[in-house]
Amino acid sequence: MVREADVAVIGLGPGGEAVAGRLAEAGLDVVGIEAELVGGECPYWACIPSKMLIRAGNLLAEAYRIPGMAGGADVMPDFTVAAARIRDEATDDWNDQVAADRFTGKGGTLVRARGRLAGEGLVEAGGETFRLRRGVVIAAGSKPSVPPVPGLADTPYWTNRQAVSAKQAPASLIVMGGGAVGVELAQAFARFGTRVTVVEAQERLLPLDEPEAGELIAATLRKEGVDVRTGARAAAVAHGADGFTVTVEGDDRALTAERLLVATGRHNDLAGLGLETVGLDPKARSLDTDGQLLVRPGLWAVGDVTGRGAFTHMAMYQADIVARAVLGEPGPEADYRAVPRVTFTDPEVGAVGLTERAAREAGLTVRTGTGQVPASTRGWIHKAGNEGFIKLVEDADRGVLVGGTSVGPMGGEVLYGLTVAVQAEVPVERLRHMIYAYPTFHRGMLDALADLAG
Ligand SMILES: Cc1cc2nc3c(=O)[nH]c(=O)nc-3n(C[C@H](O)[C@H](O)[C@H](O)COP(=O)(O)OP(=O)(O)OC[C@H]3O[C@@H](n4cnc5c(N)ncnc54)[C@H](O)[C@@H]3O)c2cc1C
Ligand SMILES: NC(=O)c1ccc[n+]([C@@H]2O[C@H](COP(=O)([O-])OP(=O)(O)OC[C@H]3O[C@@H](n4cnc5c(N)ncnc54)[C@H](O)[C@@H]3O)[C@@H](O)[C@H]2O)c1
Repeated sequence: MVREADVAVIGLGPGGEAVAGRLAEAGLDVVGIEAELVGGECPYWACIPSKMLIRAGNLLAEAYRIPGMAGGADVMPDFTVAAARIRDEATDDWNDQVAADRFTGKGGTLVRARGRLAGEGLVEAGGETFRLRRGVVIAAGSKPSVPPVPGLADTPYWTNRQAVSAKQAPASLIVMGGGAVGVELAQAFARFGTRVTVVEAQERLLPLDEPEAGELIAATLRKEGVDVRTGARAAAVAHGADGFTVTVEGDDRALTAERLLVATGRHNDLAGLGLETVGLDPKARSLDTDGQLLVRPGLWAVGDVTGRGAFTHMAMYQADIVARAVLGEPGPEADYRAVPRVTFTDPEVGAVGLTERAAREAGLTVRTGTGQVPASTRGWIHKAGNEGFIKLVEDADRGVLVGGTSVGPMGGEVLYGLTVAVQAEVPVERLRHMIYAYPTFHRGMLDALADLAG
């Protein structure tokens, strides 16, 4: 039996759920296919629970900043309270009924199964075959990459999933990987009293960001008692009754901890999606898409599978474009010049567009300017926890910003102005002659603009 529908969406994470819901609301016959939980990684194991842990850790950190500024505070960290909030408020104990009802309430058909392409305009899922009149959207997301470190595969290591569903904070934790997942969770656990060691293979934490950002986050983590090892590639892992032992290349001293979190990146798992049935390579790293997110006629992709930045906001941005494309509505094509990203450490690391290094490698005539948060009025008032900076990257030939980084207590919010400037190519001369409210963190822009130099 072949069932007809307008559109099938494979994977209902933030990207797939947004496309499927919007098309169903528009009156199309939409089949949403989800193998795990409707909503995907972000609400159950990634963005939302991790940010709940971070919010809890930040509250503790703020309480410790009270002495010398507002009196005193007795702080009694209790990880179980934050864990209960994740279970009860964020994930409904990892139950997606509300999200499933939201989709079916819009008229969509939910198939709880693994879906795969089965030829031109055909999808198989749950023992059924669907023939799609308008097309198929692949929104299958990504999975943690586990490096081939000897001994690791056979151990009960954590990925982000076990970390955010832990009921208790471990006494000690080794975090392998100092990217966004690693530094966010390292700081959150450390603030609940876990003895944390971060092992990062590159010379700096957050190696994709400006070096100043990685250096500042390393210094901050160290101040909070985290053992940060950079230039330290994990070489071997063992697990026994006493927990984990990790050795890093070029260092004989073994690191030990109760738990090991593997945070060494994510990859798309395209094998199993039946891509070969429509002439595509199932071994590809990501799905190549055009400005309308079209992979080939009648096949769209959104989210992590497109390899354009593994962020929920990217998945949702792309979902909007695909929905418009399927519905034949006009609108702009995908534009990735000003992709914002925020790592929610304290201080937050916000970044948009090109780093200084990427701009130089692109052959641009680069000028950079930096303003330090503690030297700004708001930073000085803020005092404890005021570390940060705003760094601008200008294409000096065109007189516009092509990138910016904003690190600070509200670095992710300050980033908004930088994102608008990069996206809209606001001339630097105009940015210099605007009014910035006093005394805000974003007023630090004036210091960074004054510092712009070749
Ligand atoms: C710890 C952590 C914290 C993060 N924090 C942030 C953050 O603060 N901000 C941010 O923007 N991003 C964050 N991210 C990234 C964000 O979670 C992802 O970019 C986002 O979830 C991607 O959405 P997606 O729709 O592409 O895929 P996913 O959320 O991965 O969803 C894909 C869905 O497809 C399903 N699926 C896969 N294959 C099939 C199949 N064959 N058939 C049926 N179903 C299938 C999966 O079960 C899954 O539910 C974080 C990631 C991690 C790991
Ligand atoms: N706030 C956010 O928006 C947010 C938060 C978390 C994750 N994410 C998304 O999830 C994706 C995955 O995050 P991630 O932190 O896992 O990946 P990542 O690629 O950002 O960082 C992984 C780090 O692990 C290091 N590494 C790799 N192998 C290693 C080894 N053997 N030993 C030591 N270090 C090793 C790498 O050098 C790298 O710095 C990110 O790309 C990001 O887009 C976003």
